[in-house]
Amino acid sequence: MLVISLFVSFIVVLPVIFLLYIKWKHKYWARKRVPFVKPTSFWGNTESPFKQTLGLQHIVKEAYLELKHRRVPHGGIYLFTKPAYMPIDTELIKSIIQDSEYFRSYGFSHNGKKDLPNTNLFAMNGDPWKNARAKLTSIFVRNRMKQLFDSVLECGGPLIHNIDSRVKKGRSLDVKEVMLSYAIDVIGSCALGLESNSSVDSGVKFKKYGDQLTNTNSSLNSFYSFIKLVAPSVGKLIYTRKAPMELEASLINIIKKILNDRKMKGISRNDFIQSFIELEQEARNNEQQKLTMDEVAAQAYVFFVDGFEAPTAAITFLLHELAHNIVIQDTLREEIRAYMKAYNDKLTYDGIMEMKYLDQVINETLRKYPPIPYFNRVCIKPYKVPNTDITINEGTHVLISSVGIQHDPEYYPDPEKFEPTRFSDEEKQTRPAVSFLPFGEGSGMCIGQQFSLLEIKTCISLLINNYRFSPSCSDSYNLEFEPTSLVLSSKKPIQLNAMKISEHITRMALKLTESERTEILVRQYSDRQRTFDDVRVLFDTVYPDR
Ligand code: HEM
Repeated sequence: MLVISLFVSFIVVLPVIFLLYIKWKHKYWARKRVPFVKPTSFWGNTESPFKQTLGLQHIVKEAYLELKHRRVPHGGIYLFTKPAYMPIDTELIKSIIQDSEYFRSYGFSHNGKKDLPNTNLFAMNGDPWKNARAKLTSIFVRNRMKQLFDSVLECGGPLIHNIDSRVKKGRSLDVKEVMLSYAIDVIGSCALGLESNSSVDSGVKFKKYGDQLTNTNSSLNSFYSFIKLVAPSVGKLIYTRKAPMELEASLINIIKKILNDRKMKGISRNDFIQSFIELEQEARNNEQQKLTMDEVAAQAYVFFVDGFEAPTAAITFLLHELAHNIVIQDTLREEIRAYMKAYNDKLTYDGIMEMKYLDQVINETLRKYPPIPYFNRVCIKPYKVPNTDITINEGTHVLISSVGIQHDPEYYPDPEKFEPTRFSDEEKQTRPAVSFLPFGEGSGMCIGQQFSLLEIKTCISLLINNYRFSPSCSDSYNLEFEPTSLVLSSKKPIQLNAMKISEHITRMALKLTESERTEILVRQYSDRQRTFDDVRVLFDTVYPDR
């Protein structure tokens, strides 16, 4: 009897103690007298990892906007029971980003013994991270972007072919799907030195690796990432992979094979693998600690697996906006064509780098839809918040809400409006530098920034020069985002219509009579079911001087 009553009281008391403990944990910021966003449930400010409807990007955005609205310089939120600090004041954001003495990049905890591919920048901490970062940064400097331009441009061939074949069949484009193929080709070509659209390793299509990788971005992985974020010590025990074991092993083997082949045959190519080889040789000559084959393979692997999702997201959202903003699309096309004309009717590296409006359109896309909506730092020694008597403790997690800052009406009035001129030289000067952080900032800043910009600029110039994009009937302007995806992604596929612009038709149309133009229009219209926007696009093509 006694045992039963002890057991019953244990069953009743234990959950109560647990709930009281959670409540106490959720008072952390109140005890520190730091303003905070009220936890909404047992899970703190986050949602249950078993049932996510909004996603962390939404929570981090709303937390920033709420704290900003309350005019406080900083605040706290709870990732389950883990307190996270969020700077709001731009000076404070700047010091946290710059003060590497107090804050360092937050590497996801990883299972050091088992996770070979996780021994990469995202996963490393401390000195190993610093060393690897210095080596890898030099790769991006070495591979001057100009040298990579031809490889990136080459990948445009299969992209145009892919879109053309869909357009011919009268199908709208699932933009993310199409852009993913392109981005996988680009990173495969530039990171691993594979020819675009190529077959490698016993006839297995390389692109399939990428397709499989995106399909493995499962909710289980998202659950694991949640655990690694809220409880790093438990996270260390979890072995997460971006890819199934066989796929990971195949990729690592391919990378090692490429490295060996190159070294043995003395092949040289303009890509990251080449830089890895040079770096290794240089280290050997200087008797420094060289990168091991496993380290090289791990870094090349991470460039590949992490190097295509964010650029795909950026290009997809950009095309979505251009399809809904025809005037912006036309202005951009004019600029692209003007620069092509100035460079012998060619798309050149210098040309795309000089295009100012293109730059503005890309920045506005990265502002409205930051592919990585927030980034992290961790406090490594007690930090007294300037002008307050508050100290951030060692180990505290710091969240920089790029998505919140980039939707702050103080810096970007009417933030949901897509307005590229916000990024004109004059407008930029009216805002603090940290009001735009799509690639992060400071010592942990994105290593692939220049490469991504090259890729996005080349792709958009090619596409806008060749097609007019308009929304399909199923595409709505306001997007909802996938809650479990770490990279910003639309919940519903973005479906656009693309119409090939033939310079030839346009030129011809100028010489046609009114009735001949109308005849072309009617003929093309009756081809297949078209939406009103399709007709408008067609009309603009046939009547360019309208
Ligand atoms: C539009 C495309 C991209 C966006 C918006 C983006 C954004 C970011 C952000 C916000 C961070 C965290 C920065 C910080 O903590 O301050 C980051 C880190 C990183 N990114 Fe990117 N990224 C993009 C493309 C790429 C590509 C193509 C690569 C590789 C080829 C890459 C490799 C990395 C690496 C290795 C890190 C970790 C750096 C470190 O911890 O030292 N990124 N990225």
